[in-house]
Amino acid sequence: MDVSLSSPLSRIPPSLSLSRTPFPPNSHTRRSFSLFPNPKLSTTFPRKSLIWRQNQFFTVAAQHQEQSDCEDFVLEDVPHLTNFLPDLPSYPNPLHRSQAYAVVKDTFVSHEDVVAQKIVVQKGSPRGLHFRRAGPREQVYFTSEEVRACVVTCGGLCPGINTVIREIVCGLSYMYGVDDILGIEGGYRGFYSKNTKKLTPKVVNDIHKRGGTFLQTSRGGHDTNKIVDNIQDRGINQVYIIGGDGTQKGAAAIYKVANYEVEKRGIQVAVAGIPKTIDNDIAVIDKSFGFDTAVEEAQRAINAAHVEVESVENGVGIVKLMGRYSGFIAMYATLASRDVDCCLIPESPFYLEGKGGLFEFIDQRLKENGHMVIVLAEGAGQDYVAQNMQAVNEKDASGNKLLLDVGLWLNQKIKVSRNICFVSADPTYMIRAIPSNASDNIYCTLLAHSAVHGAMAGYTGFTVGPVNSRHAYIPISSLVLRLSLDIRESNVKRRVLQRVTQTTNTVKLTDRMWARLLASTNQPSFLQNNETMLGRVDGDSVDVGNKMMINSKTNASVSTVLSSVKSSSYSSGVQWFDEIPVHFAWGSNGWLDSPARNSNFGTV
Ligand SMILES: Nc1ncnc2c1ncn2[C@@H]1O[C@H](COP(=O)(O)OP(=O)(O)O)[C@@H](O)[C@H]1O
Ligand SMILES: O=P(O)(O)OC[C@H]1O[C@](O)(COP(=O)(O)O)[C@@H](O)[C@@H]1O
Repeated sequence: MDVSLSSPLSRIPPSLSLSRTPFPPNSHTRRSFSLFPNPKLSTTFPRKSLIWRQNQFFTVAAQHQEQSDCEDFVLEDVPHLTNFLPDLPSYPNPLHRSQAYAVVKDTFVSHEDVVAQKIVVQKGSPRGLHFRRAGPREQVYFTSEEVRACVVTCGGLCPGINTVIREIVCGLSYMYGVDDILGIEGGYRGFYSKNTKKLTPKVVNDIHKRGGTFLQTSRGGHDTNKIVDNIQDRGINQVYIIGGDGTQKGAAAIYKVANYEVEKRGIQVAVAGIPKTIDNDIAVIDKSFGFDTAVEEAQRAINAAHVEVESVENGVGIVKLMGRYSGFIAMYATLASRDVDCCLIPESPFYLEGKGGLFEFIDQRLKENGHMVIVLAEGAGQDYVAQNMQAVNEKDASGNKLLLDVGLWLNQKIKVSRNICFVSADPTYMIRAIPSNASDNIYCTLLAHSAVHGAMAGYTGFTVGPVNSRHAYIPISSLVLRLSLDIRESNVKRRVLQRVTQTTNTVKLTDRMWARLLASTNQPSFLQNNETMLGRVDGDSVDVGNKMMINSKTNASVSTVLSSVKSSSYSSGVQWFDEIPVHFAWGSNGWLDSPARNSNFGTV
């Protein structure tokens, strides 16, 4: 079946749906800094210095010499294909003519819409980091006929992968009239070791009802050059990559080779990442898809364990859940269930013997209630287990450390010298192999649509996800250039920031959610004034992004750009450092373009 004929867009005459009216190249980089042209805001935040991190290469943080009473606003922007191909033409978005969006008031997201990373602020707080709001743009950089898209899924399973695949295919087809979509089978290695699968709305119609991934997945096998060669050979110009932190690192590598080396390679390819992990350990975004489904499914296992242990004398149940480095599933399943007496997660070290230890607590609970349920994240107590078991330092094909079986170990430890009836449940794989629930299905649809809109709008090297519940485009990696306070010192510090994969999202013991859990189960915190442990907890809670002071030598080329920027009244564009494009923009009127707040210290 010719899908384009059945899509609403097919009814649009081609000349109207995607005319070849060129949009000024790079126009998005020429916009002035009127991100918030609200006069009230301009008076409230006078003389604010501006930080503009644009594209993958986070631009420079610079401070006005006169201290403003309110700190900087930072936009960490995503790369755009016109950074690499400045003459790329653009076209009116076919959604202009879509029946679905016919009566929508704001079909298109304004170039000036941003999403704040920090939503709870105080009067006088810094404006902080922002990301571009996701959604359709007025102009697109691909015609429907020229798009050749591909979808790949990598890493472990997670409920909802099939829904994301389905919605990418249907979104591209129904919203943008694209009918050339390839499925890459078996993860990254599928790019070069397997044939592709043609994806149409008909082919993917029912896949969201099934768990797993319709395209199959794998670990390891990431050979960036081979993958990019394959993308090039197949004429693929939009790559949708669904996977966890390892996958996103792989996506960053593909994007880098495909786009940085565009002059060598000459490829116009938009790389979009859709974050997937059942562990919910991806930084920046609110929550990963499938997580809610997993927590819901974990309830069944907890409930079964509870029924078993309360039906016998001295019943102890252990339910092991997934969570390699992050205990979110265990924490949320515990909070949701109320049948759990103790939750052990990787972030909270525990001990067995002595005052405040696990054994003391078990004995106390058994005395009080006659039974108990322990929920255990698979990564909990790994150091402890390693001391007691023959530790084999094995890794999986992706280089992830294989975990020791903490459930088995704890089971044996508790049994010693206790007359108990033991129930052990290991639903780890069951909870990730099921189809996604209703709310995850809707979430997956939004993610897929955001990715499609972003790629069609010419963004690349980005990950999609909700930040404070609004969907945003987050750069997968950025080159961070950081200036000293005095620009004349040309003291540039820099490093590559993997925005999405630099840090792992973990349960912060210093946040109130963990305290809620402790209050709910009334279990020991295992901290017991242990200074080392407290130090570790404090350290863990520090935002790694704030710790980025890099010792590198002055970079003359960067200071040259800064000087030239500084001397103009308004400037923006791209400069290349070490073959890496850095976007800059600077207005002599400074923040909000207000003459009253003339800042002669620009930011690139
Ligand atoms: N640092 C990296 N650079 C490039 N590819 C990577 C990197 N880490 C992992 N990958 C690739 O990403 C894929 C999935 O990674 P994995 O860690 O298994 O799962 P997840 O993406 O869910 O964390 C694998 O094919 C792996 O080879
Ligand atoms: O047995 P596998 O497939 O390697 O998966 C085990 C791991 O996968 C996870 O579900 C996380 O996988 P991803 O990082 O790939 O999403 C962990 O919780 C678990 O340790």
